[in-house]
Amino acid sequence: MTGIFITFEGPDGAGKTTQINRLAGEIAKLNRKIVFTREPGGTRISDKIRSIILDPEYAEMKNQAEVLLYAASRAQHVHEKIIPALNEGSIVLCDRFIDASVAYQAHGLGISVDTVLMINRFASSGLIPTRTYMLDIPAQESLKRLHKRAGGDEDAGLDRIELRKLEYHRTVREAFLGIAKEQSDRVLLVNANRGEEEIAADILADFYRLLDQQN
Ligand SMILES: Nc1ncnc2c1ncn2[C@@H]1O[C@H](COP(=O)(O)OP(=O)(O)O)[C@@H](O)[C@H]1O
Ligand SMILES: Cc1cn([C@H]2C[C@H](O)[C@@H](COP(=O)(O)OP(=O)(O)O)O2)c(=O)[nH]c1=O
Repeated sequence: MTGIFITFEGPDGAGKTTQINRLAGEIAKLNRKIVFTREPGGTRISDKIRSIILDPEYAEMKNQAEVLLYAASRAQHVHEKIIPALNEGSIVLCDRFIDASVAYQAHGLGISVDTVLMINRFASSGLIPTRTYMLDIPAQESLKRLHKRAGGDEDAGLDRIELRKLEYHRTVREAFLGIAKEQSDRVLLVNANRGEEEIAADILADFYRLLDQQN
């Protein structure tokens, strides 16, 4: 594989989409092929699964089903889209990957991390990102951003996961911090409770270092 696989992680509303768009804009100047994608989703089948997972209508969804649906969406995405793109030399920017399942499903729902990792290693054939930008922000701040994005209405437009209680989102944030600490070779922890420009500057500086190492 000659491409570079970059993932963005962090709580809902941390600013991942905003920062991916900015980095994509910079990469566009480099004359490199770029693929821009997200989880859950990214392929026809994965998007169908996404619509089931995130629909607040399915409040009865069992934890085991939730883990497996995220992994099923990922399996299709990795094999249909990400691996072929990396094989063609593309830089793949992906909004969320396995770290999200470890944080939201294992830590968030109280499922063993080993079980979630085992299922996801199978789903992704062991694919590991080259670099992960972990956008860190207190749960209360990120949820405020989401409410603002939704137009100020308390729960309007929030998905099944975003609607979970503040305590759940605090656990998820702590889990992300733990992943960043344990896997500091792969994961760059970025303080996302700052202006867009400052965050983007940190990511871009690291990205250019990464490119230098690859060349
Ligand atoms: N650094 C920032 N400071 C304040 N608001 C931000 C910042 N980055 C993004 N936002 C706003 O917060 C909301 C969530 O950002 P978004 O990029 O969609 O986050 P995510 O993809 O992580 O859910 C959007 O309305 C966005 O414009
Ligand atoms: C990829 C993934 C996402 N999620 C959750 C995080 C989000 O709440 C939701 C959808 O992710 P996302 O599309 O990132 O939502 P947004 O851009 O609105 O922040 O799915 C998991 O719980 N596990 C996973 O493995």
